[in-house]
Amino acid sequence: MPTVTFVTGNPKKLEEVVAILSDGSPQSVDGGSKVGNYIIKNEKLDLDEIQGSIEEVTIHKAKQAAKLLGAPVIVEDTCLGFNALNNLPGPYIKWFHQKLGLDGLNKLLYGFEDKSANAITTFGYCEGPDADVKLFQGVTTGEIVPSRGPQDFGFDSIFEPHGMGKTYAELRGPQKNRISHRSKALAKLKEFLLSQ
Ligand SMILES: O=c1nc[nH]c2c1ncn2[C@H]1C[C@H](O)[C@@H](COP(=O)(O)OP(=O)(O)OP(=O)(O)O)O1
Ligand SMILES: [Mg+2]
Repeated sequence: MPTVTFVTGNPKKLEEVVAILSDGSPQSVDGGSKVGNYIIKNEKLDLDEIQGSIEEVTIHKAKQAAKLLGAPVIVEDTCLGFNALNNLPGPYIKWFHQKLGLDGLNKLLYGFEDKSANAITTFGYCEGPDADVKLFQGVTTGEIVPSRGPQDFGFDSIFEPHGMGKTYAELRGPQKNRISHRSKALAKLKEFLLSQ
């Protein structure tokens, strides 16, 4: 069975990826999870994240991961762009979150009526050290709101996807996974993997 390694230092991403790819009932095999014909494994490496567009960041992560492991890899980069700020913080959301906190992220938008934002995940698949990177992207639009729900996964508690009336943190689990940026991107990646 072909094996693909999802390289991420973030256990919450891994949890969602496994749940989504396996339609909610993950099957453990051989130190990984069975998805169709594939075994998805995990390596916790912190990859370099360059400055640039989310596509450039993801391509760089995927190439670095494929070089380090010498095997087929999946990586992803997630960004959160505020429309009032021309899509900043974008790929730098992790650092903005770390330095400003969830309240600080809200404060960035105090002067603007428009609180809308896009959550975007871009997966990169790279078959090996010399292969090109294929990208699969998913976007969910919503509003930035004061924190509601568990604060254990990034910006989940301040992002309210449009039409849901709840933050990602309040929707956590299958409800989030049905509509999330990550699941939309993963649907495309899954289709690609299953067509191989
Ligand atoms: O669904 C999500 N809901 C809320 N927050 C999220 C989500 N997905 C990523 N996040 C956070 C984690 C990190 O603060 C930033 C993305 O940065 P990003 O570099 O992609 O993630 P990371 O460094 O944690 O893991 P990785 O080792 O895969 O790069 O947004
Ligand atoms: Mg990262």
